[in-house]
This record gives sequence, structure tokens and C-alpha cells, in this order.
Amino acid sequence: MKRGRPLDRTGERPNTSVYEDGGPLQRQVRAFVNHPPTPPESPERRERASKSRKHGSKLMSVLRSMTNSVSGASVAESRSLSPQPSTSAQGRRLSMVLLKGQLEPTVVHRTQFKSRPSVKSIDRDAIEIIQDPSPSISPQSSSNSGKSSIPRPGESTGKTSLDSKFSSKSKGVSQHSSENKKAISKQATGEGGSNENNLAPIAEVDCLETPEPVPTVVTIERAASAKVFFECYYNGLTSGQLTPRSLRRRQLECTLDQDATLSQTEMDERRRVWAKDETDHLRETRVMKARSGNMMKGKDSLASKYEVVQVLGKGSFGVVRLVREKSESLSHQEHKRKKQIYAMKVIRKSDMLRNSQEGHLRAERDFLVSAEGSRWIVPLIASFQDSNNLYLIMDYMPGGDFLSLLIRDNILTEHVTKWYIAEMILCIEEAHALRWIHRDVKPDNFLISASGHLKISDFGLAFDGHWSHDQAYYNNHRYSLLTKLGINVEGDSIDKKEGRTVAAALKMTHLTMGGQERHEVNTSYGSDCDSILNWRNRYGNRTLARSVVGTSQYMAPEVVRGELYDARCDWWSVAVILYECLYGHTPFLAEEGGRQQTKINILNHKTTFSFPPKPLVSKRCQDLIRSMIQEKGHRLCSRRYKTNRQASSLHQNQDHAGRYVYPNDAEDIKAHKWFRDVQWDRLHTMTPPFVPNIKSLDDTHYFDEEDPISDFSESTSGPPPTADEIAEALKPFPHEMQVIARDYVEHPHDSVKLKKVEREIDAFVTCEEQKEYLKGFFKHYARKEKKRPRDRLLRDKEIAPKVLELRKKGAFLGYTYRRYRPRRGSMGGAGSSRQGSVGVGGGTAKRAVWPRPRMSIH
Ligand SMILES: Nc1ncnc2c1ncn2[C@@H]1O[C@H](COP(=O)(O)OP(=O)(O)OP(=O)(O)O)[C@@H](O)[C@H]1O
Repeated sequence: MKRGRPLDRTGERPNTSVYEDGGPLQRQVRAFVNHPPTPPESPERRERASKSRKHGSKLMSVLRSMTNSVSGASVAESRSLSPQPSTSAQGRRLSMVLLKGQLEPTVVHRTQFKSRPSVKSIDRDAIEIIQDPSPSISPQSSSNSGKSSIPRPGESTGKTSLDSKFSSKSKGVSQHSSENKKAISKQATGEGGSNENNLAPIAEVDCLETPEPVPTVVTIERAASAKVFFECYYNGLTSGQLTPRSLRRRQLECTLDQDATLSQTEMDERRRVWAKDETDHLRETRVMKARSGNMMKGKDSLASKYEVVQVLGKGSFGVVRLVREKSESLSHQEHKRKKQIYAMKVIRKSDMLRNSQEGHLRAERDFLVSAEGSRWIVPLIASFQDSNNLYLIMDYMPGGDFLSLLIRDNILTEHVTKWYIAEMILCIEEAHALRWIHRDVKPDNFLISASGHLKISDFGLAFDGHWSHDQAYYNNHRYSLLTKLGINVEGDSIDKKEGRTVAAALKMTHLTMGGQERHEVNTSYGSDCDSILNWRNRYGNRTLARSVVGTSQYMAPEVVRGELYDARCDWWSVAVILYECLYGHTPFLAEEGGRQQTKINILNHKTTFSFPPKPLVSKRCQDLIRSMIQEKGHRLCSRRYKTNRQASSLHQNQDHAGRYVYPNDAEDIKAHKWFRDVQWDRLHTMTPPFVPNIKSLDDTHYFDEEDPISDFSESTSGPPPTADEIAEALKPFPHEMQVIARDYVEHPHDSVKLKKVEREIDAFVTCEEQKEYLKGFFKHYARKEKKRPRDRLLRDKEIAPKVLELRKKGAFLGYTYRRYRPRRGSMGGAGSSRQGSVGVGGGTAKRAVWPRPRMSIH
């Protein structure tokens, strides 16, 4: 840690500075150049400065890459989000001020920022631009530079860095250049009067007419990504929360305090080991983050450290694969570790971006990171990205998901149900304790660990109300820049038909999402970094849960209605699962009418809800279900939601933390008579009714499907079928049927068309076997219709590919995470997941140490 790079190699200082030349400002530049900031004198100051530079240098390198071509306007905006500039950043800052002034450029290339610019380091083309055609300049004087700075007559002039970017500007410049050339050539031929060796003063150039550089959509995208990155990064730094490292330190000290048997030497040894572990962790995290830079360029991917064993499941936007760490990528110590099998969730960035899911993705990753060490939440080992995908590496849950268990057993007895519902309650309570609502509680999202205990997973829809998890925040950054700079994006044919401008589209989005009010920073509030973040935290967190998300059968009525809702919606879903475990189906599922009818049934729950006469279920259990299948005001959970008048406090713009989700909010549910015999505090130490029978670390038999799940790379790639292939596949059918079938595959389909086609096939007068064959043919050969992207920029054919590429690079900065894993037992078991998940035999490894009273269930 103490190794510090020399000040001039921190990377914070630019190799190239772009200054504007113009009157008094020009003098400022000269003064700055001639008196570069002096380094701190005292060793402590130097060390501090070195640290802060190192810290800043990483950020600045990101900013530089993000804003390479940011125009004056957007540079000025992103500048407002930067930290207070250090002395060493003044040059850059000054250049931005000057750039903003729209003056003519003088380009000074400096390899060492600290050193004075020598004539040597001045770009020859730049010299050409700034030279005054004064007769006092002599070719001799310029040749002192050691580099031929002035082009000879007839020599062509290269582009300057600015001029290449803003070609409109270069016209004005080249006019001066040609005058310069003439003057120089005059001198060279001795026509120009005096030939003193002094440099002539640089003339001030009137450039008022120079047109402003026009930023492009690329500029907007880069600027927006940089702004998002800095706001999220600094918000994390300034949130005042304890760092995970400080938390671990506290935890260690607590453990040491509690263990009276330890001698001073043993305690010191534990601390030393802890420090070593922390250092290793920091180093490995740093290596991982450094690699992510390469991964974004497509050079390398951390995903290649893992080999795929099997596809475990498929979700809406990606696949979950069982993977094994490749042995060549393991260090000696890692080799000793037994756990080398993980579940890797792979999420395709392009799909997520087209569907405007940035907020949800960040939320999922942030939740899993904040749940580090939790007993009831699927542990995240690492997260990273490459140019195409995001990756979440999680502990593998070999028992499969709870839905598979339900499918296998159809219905569960009351006492087995009680066990699982009790564990689900603890899982959800844990998420609520972290101030998150899950919003997609359903049997598929509870996974069974090797020991048979449940853990909750899939936080893709989880919500904590933070501005960085609200899609409107991202949209606002981009669209408000477009609007301010007057850039129009046409969109697709539907957009063109509607004829709305970007500004109108932004207004529309804000009308529906309430985004502008929340995310457009009020400039009167101040524009320094701190104020912006304060503003965001004060107003941006008013993101209230109201979007209709989740799986319809398990949705609470307030969610279906699109009203403001809170964490109580998760308890409704638990009641639906409880019902499903006992009766074999969910209470509101509509046989006909699909999702829409299911939602209507939920809204009319007072009349549609009933208990089937069979199987017999105890009155207590039915009472619990009834008390939870209620409108949120009457739902059994925690009385605090009612006493604190939650709904009204939401309207008063209260901070998100603790306002709409209360920790321990299952207190009333846990106190219900049906759970009387449950030992809540000891549940995790007891034997579950079902312990998976795992034969090896990579045993996947609980995930085996009749039709193996295809990996998305397989399901989407591949050329469309040829006419011959189709003809071959349809050979067994009469001509008329072939015509109909061909017609089906010619047009892309969505789920509605798929259903329609299947219904039509069912109506054919032919045998069942042929009908099934035709359905299979259609599914196999027909192209899936691509959803219309939600973002206008991604709908515009011209710019969409470029925008998508930029977003894939910039939208998920900061995604990389690596879980702390002590290897020497320094934490006494703390700091890592508290409940073993993978291990051959699952519970067997733990059985010896667990007190295992069998839960008595009535
Ligand atoms: N850690 C894990 N261990 C074992 N299997 C897992 C794990 N995580 C996920 N799975 C399997 O992968 C399936 C899909 O995972 P997940 O629900 O996270 O994906 P998703 O894309 O978010 O799905 P959804 O469409 O439900 O939101 C799960 O139902 C489960 O069977």
C-alpha cells in the first residue's frame, strides 16, 4: 500500500494539454506553464498528496477515456461533477475554462507536466497555427527548437488535435495558417525585414466568428456515462457508511474481546493474519479491476477462468450455468480450497440495454454486495463484465429451486410447508432488514442449499428506492443533455410518424415516470460535486415503488393497481406460496383469460379467494393465510406500517431508508399461532425435511430437465433456415399445409403470434402427431420478433449500433466486485457466508456440529 508511484507517473497529469490562445487568458496560460505547481514539501504532505493523486488518477483515467471527445459544453458539465481540483489538476481545469471560451487553440504537447514546455515539445502544426506573420520571426529562431517547427514553403500542414475533431473550426484556422506560411516564406527568402533571433510576441487572433463545436450523440453518451460513474462513485465514498474493511475489523475485535481464553500473543497473531488477508484481498480485487479494463476491450475475459459444466436455468435476460474454476487460473492457496464449483449468471448487456434495465441490474448487483455474509441470501462471490455480458458468480445451490421441489411433490404436508414458509419468512426478513423489497417472491426464487436450507435469489426486481436504481435517472442524464444541446434523434418509423422531438419525448417519459422532478438537478442548489449528491439524496430518492413488476400470480393487489406500495407486498406473495404448497395451485390463477384475468381475480380477492374443501388444512393455517391475503392496510406483518402512517410519510418526501420497508417487519406473522412451535432463532441449525442427496460437488441431478436447457449463445446464434431445409422439414405434409407452414415461418413472431399459430394448428383436421410436429417446426424455424427498444436512441437505425456499443462499454462501470474470503480463519468463521452451501453430502459435513433437534410440527 505504501509503495507510491512517483508524482509525475501517477497518471493524473496529462501528457498533452490543450490550451486556448487568447489575450489575458493566454497570459494566464503562460503564467501557469512557467510556474507549474510545486510539489508538497513535507514528507507527510507528499505522501498524502501522492495518495490522493493515486486515488484521483484512476478516476481521471476513466474520465479521460469516457470523455475523449467531449465537447466544450459537455466537458463543462462533467467538470461540475468532478472533485475539487487538486493543484495538479489546475492545468486541465484551466484548459477547460479556456476551451469553454471558444477561443482559437494553441496546442502544447507536454510529456512531463511538471517541466516547462520547451519549444521542442510544441507541436509543429500548432506553431504554424499560432505564429504571427510578423516579420520578426526568423527561420533561424525556430530552428533553435531542434525540431523543424515551421513548415517550409510548399510543405503541407498536418491537422491539430482540435482541428481534427471540430472540422468546422479548422477553416478559420487554416486561413491564418496560409497567411503565416506566406509570411514565413517571405522571411525565408529574405523579404521580410529584420532577422533578429528573438521570438516575436504571439498575436491575438480574433475568432469571434468561429462556430461552436457541435457535440454529437457520441459525446452525449460518453458524458452521461462519465457523470453517472462519478455520481455513483462519490456517493459511495461520501455516504459516511463504514467500509466493509472497517466492519470486518470491528467484527474481529468483537470476536477477540469475547474469547477470554486468548493470550495477548494469540490476539496479536490473529490481527496480523487478518491484516495479511485484507492485503491479499485488496491486491486480488485490484488485479480483477485492472483486468476488467482489458475485458472491455474484448482482449480477455474473467469468464474464461471458468469452464461450463451445465446450464442450470434460464431467466428473462440470461442463463445460469454451473461452472468450475479452471485449475490453471487458481493460485496455490486456491487449489487447497474445496469450493471450485459456482453458479454463474450471465446477462447479455445488449438485451438489458434495449429494455432499459440498467437500474434493475445495478440494483441486483448492489443488493447482493450489501448482503455479504448473509445466511439467507444466495452469496455472491464476484461480479464482473466483459464487452458483451455481465457476470454474477454465486455459490451453487445444488438442491435446485423450490418450484422444482413443488413440482416433484405436487402438494406438501402442513408441517413440511411450515418449515419452508418459516425459512422463506427469514429470507425475506433479511432482505427487508437491508431495506430492500424483493418484489418477485415466488417458489422459483428460493434455492435449496446443499444442507437443505433455503436461500432467496434473483434480485433482478429488488428495490431500495435509491436514485441509482431508477431507470429514469439514466434516461434523464442522456435526454436532458440532448435537449440542452438541441440535438434531435429521429428514432424509428413509429417515432417519425408521431413526430415528437426529443424534448417532447423526454417530457412524456417524465410524465409517466415522474423522472424530471426527481433527477434533474436544480442548478440553484449549487453545482459542486457535494451539492449535487446532496440534492440527489434528498430528492432523487423519492423513487417510490409503484411499477407493476413481478409474476402476476404472486402479485399483491396494490402492485397490480400500480399504486404506491411498500415491503408489505412481499408478505402477500408468501401467503400465495403457502396456499400453493398446501393446495397444489395458486389461489388467483385464471384457467382462461391468461394473465389479465389472473390480475382481475387478484383485484377482486374479497370475492374470488376461497379455500378448496380438499386437502384438509388446519383452521390456524387458514387463518394465517386469510390474514395475509388482505389489502395492505389490514395485512398481517408489522403494525409499524400502520402506526407510522407509512402512506402519508411517502408523500412528504421522506428519505427512502427505513420509510417504506421496516426491518423485522415479520414480527406479527412470526407470532401467529400456526408458527407457535417454530424456533426461529435456531431454524438454521436444524435438519430440514429434505436434504439433497449430492454425490459430488458438481452434481446437477436436481436441475435435470427432460429437454436440456439451451445456452443463450446456442439459442440465438446461427443463420436462418434455408428454403431447402424448410422444404425438407415439410416433406411429409400435403401441399396446402406446406404453404400455411411456410407462411408461419416467414414472419417474425412474438408470444401472442406463437399462441395464435398453435391454436390454428390445433384446429387442423389431422392427427395429433402431425400437429405436434408442426408446432415444433414453427418453434424451431420461426424467427422471434425483436422487441422495440424502449430508448429512442436505440431505436434510431442510424445511431443505434454506435450508441449500443458505447453503452455496453460505459453503462456498467463499477460493476466489478470480489467477495472477501479469509483463508486462514482469522475471522473465526465470520466474514464469509455463515451457512455452508456447497460441500459433498451437503449437510453431512455440518451434521457433526449442528445441534439437531427435530422440529415438532403439528
Ligand atoms: N446460485 C444458484 N445455484 C443453482 N441454481 C441457480 C442459482 N441461481 C440461479 N439458479 C437457477 O437458474 C434459474 C434462473 O435464475 P434467475 O431466476 O436468477 O434468472 P433470471 O434471469 O433473473 O430469472 P427471472 O426471469 O425469473 O427473473 C433459477 O430458477 C435456478 O433454477
